[in-house]
Amino acid sequence: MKPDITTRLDIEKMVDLFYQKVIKDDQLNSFFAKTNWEKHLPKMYGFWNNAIFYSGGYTGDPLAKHKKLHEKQPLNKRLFDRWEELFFETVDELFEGPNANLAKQRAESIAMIMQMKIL
Ligand code: HEM
Repeated sequence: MKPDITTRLDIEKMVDLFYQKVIKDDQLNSFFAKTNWEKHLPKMYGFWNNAIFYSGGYTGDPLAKHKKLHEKQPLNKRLFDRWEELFFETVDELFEGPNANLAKQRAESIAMIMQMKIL
């Protein structure tokens, strides 16, 4: 039995492993070629901490950011599917339980909204 996501440290573990997968992925890695990881990772810890524990601490606008990204380097359904596949794989590799399920649900619904509004 794997543990559930219960602390911010668990979130950090999840985000770190997810981006390790993303940067090795042929379809997704080019989007992150210029990413400043020292800034991006803490931002994502805040985002997921807020999405799962309603902690506050993230005040960005992911929809606007991905809209801009899409104008520079087009996104499509296949890329979103791959993103989701790697995210689910990451969560399942590390955790199981209600918060692990919530993380996957939140990812799925945000990805769906992004695709509806951006593509
Ligand atoms: C095809 C799918 C996706 C791609 C290629 C993608 C790519 C990116 C890139 C390139 C950035 C900017 C990184 C930087 O600062 O250099 C970013 C930021 C971010 N992404 Fe995504 N993303 C995808 C889907 C998603 C989804 C589904 C979510 C949420 C569930 C998400 C959440 C975020 C957040 C919260 C940020 C930070 C935005 C900010 O600056 O406040 N992304 N993404």
